Amino acid sequence: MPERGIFYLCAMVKEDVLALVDQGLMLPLMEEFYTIQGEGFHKGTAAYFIRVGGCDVGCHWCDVKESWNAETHPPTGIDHIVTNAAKYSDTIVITGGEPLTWDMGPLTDALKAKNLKTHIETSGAYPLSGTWDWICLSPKKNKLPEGIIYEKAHELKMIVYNKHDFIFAEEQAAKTNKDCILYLQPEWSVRDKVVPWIVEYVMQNPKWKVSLQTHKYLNIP
Ligand SMILES: C[S@@+](CC[C@H](N)C(=O)[O-])C[C@H]1O[C@@H](n2cnc3c(N)ncnc32)[C@H](O)[C@@H]1O
Ligand SMILES: Nc1nc2[nH]cc(C(=O)O)c2c(=O)[nH]1
Ligand code: SF4
Ligand SMILES: [Mg+2]
Repeated sequence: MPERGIFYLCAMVKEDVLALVDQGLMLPLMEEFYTIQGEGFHKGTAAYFIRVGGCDVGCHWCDVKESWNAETHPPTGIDHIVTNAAKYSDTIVITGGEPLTWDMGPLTDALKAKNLKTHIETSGAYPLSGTWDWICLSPKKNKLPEGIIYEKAHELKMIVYNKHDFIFAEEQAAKTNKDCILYLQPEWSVRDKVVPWIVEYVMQNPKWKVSLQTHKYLNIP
């Protein structure tokens, strides 16, 4: 029966796609855009962003909750992602969602093969995979980072939503390497309240720097 044949074909294709996602050869792609890095050390620098779907960390203030369900984002071959990204910039920021949900090895190998710089925005909730020129670690209380990412992170970007977040920020900073650059970034919805706290804290504790989501002030992606 032809219907039966099509059913088996679809089932096989879906399994194959899941296997490729499992190997990091395909990734659920939510969006990609050329913009200015708005946050942290590289703020103000043009970069191509690749937003990979899938995150189960569950930050209640997350500004990209549409990314969470990986099934709503089409599995996309990494060759396609890389060929496109290379047209725009020599610096590629991989974000999400939580990119370390997936094996970042194949994607970053393919980006490096084209001499592109690889940057990641991650909560560190899952083991570090991939080869990175820049790691921005932004730990979350719900699902703490584990392992070598504290040694590898170039910047630590702690989000401040309430006063306890300063204590959490210090706990996380104590786990990082000595060269890691430390940032406090206001949670966007409460920025008017927390910015004065952050300013005062940074003046009292100058090992920290302020990071703002400057792209939101510039009205760019
Ligand atoms: C959307 S997350 C994706 C990458 C990864 N899941 C993570 O949390 O690092 C990108 C960056 O935005 C920050 N972020 C998310 N929602 C925010 C908000 N409402 N205000 C300020 N920063 C936020 C995160 O802490 C992270 O540094
Ligand atoms: N311009 C711009 N800069 C960013 N830096 C980190 C972002 C992210 O969502 O990971 C982001 C973003 O979404 N847009
Ligand atoms: S870890 Fe990142 S993507 Fe996931 S909920 Fe938190 S801020 Fe959003
Ligand atoms: Mg963002």
